[in-house]
Amino acid sequence: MTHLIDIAGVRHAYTTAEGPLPVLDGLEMQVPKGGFTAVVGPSGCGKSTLTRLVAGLMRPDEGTVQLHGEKVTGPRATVGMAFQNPVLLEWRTILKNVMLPLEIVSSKMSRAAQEDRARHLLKLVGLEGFEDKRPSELSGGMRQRASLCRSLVHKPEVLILDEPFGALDAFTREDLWQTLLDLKSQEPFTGVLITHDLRESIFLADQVIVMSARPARTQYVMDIPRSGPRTLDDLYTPEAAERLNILRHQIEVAQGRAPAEPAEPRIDPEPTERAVPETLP
Ligand SMILES: Nc1ncnc2c1ncn2[C@@H]1O[C@H](COP(=O)(O)OP(=O)(O)OP(=O)(O)O)[C@@H](O)[C@H]1O
Repeated sequence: MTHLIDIAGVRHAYTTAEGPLPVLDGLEMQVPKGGFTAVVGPSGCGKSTLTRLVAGLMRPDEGTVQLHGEKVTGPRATVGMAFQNPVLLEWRTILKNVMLPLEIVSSKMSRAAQEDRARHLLKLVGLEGFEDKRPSELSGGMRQRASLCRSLVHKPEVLILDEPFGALDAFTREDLWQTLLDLKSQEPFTGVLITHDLRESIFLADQVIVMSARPARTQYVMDIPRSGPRTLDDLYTPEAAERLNILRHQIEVAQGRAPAEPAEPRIDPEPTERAVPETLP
């Protein structure tokens, strides 16, 4: 099977004043077209470095990073990125911020078509009516919605999301998970999500990759088959608890805090009812 993103045997070290700093040491990752892969791992293991390699912002010392079977040698317009802190330009309206990539990438669309496209995306994420506002007039969650529109406006094939929801409160974050899945069903893309939130990883992704500590290799891969649209209730099933338990264990292994044996199931297969005292003390 040909994968849209294919990372094989990647090794990379940064050059620092103290000498080479090995960051990646045997990274493997395959994402099929339309797939959504989440990458988790200990802090500083090289997750953002991985995104820079996929985006073509740097090349690995060894191994290959391929898109559609072609070696990535530089940045491509077909790759979009969204980050934790959306940098929206205050002197532009929300609509004009979303249209920005179309102005940068030599777009064949007419100005009117560009505007229609931006308005369509803003409507999809619930920002209809906010097109003429300035970024500072929006909440953090709304700014992140606008930023998602901006990263998708030029219809990239691959969307890289580097902790996009990390700075948001829990409720806003869960809202945005749903928004992102809705967007993906309307605007198909192949996604790579960097996150520290294991619940987020199993809710959004169909594959979760756990990276080991730096210098990182691919330590563990979990497939999460999709059967129909996901809802937040899916996170409260015994199956989800088991998945989270396994991933948590893998992170502990990566951090050197647990041996590499399989995680003991921590969920009770037949939950006992909690005794409720008949009379309160
Ligand atoms: N340009 C650079 N030059 C030198 N060292 C770097 C550079 N970029 C990152 N590093 C180092 O490489 C390691 C991996 O960094 P990276 O940002 O890829 O990790 P991360 O897993 O995304 O981190 P976090 O989880 O904390 O966001 C870190 O030790 C970091 O200090």
